[in-house]
Amino acid sequence: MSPILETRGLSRSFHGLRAVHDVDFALEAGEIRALIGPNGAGKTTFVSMLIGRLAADAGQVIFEGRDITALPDHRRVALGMAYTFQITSVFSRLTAAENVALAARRRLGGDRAAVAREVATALERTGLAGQGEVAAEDLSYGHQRLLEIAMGLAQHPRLLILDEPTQGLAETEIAAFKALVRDLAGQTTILLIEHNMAVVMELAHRITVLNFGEVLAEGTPAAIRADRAVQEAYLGTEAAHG
Ligand SMILES: Nc1ncnc2c1ncn2[C@@H]1O[C@H](COP(=O)(O)OP(=O)(O)OP(=O)(O)O)[C@@H](O)[C@H]1O
Repeated sequence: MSPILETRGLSRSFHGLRAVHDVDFALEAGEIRALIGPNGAGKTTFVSMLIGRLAADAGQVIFEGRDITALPDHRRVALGMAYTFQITSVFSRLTAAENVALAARRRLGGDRAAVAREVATALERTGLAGQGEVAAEDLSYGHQRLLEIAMGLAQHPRLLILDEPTQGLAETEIAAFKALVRDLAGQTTILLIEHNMAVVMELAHRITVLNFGEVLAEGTPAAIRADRAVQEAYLGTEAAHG
């Protein structure tokens, strides 16, 4: 099976600091992959190059066999990459349903019935069915983050990139998020950038560990947990105790 997303030799420096260096990465369709690493490891820089928010100094990004390295972010979204929580901007005065409808219209255009169906489905899947008429700014923080996922889902992405999705969520909301990701698995490929190790270990099929801008290790949660180099990289950090 060919990967849905691949990087070859992807690199980016800032004033001589190698934030991401020569990263080869491959994501299989349908998998849930976690990208982890200590603070400053290069996760944000790497993902920013995947989604086209940041230009690479060297290397390639390949999505479904196509070299997208030079494409702007909106073209990548149109190809089927959805990145929460930065591409999908929530309009705080609009209701949850109106926000999801905006995202759905990007894919469905003016077909009102199809947009309404899509809105209902996305709100239902994210557990927000009862909040559709609530202004986004009046939703709890956790529900606002779920709304961003609902907006991502409404675009029917083939690759959903979730950046720190559980940050700031309450335990019950994290449980709901885990159920949602499990429900999505198999239908869409998920790349999860996450600091919460319990969430990573529970959800990911495979984990890629970045450290000092390079891939330190890659493997199943059990293999990563047992990996000496990973343990050392995390030693003394919060994640080591997660
Ligand atoms: N725009 C920038 N200008 C200068 N240095 C940067 C910039 N963006 C990132 N860096 C540096 O690149 C390195 C990697 O940062 P990055 O934010 O990608 O790491 P990260 O793994 O996402 O960290 P965190 O978990 O703290 O979000 C860090 O040393 C950071 O200071």
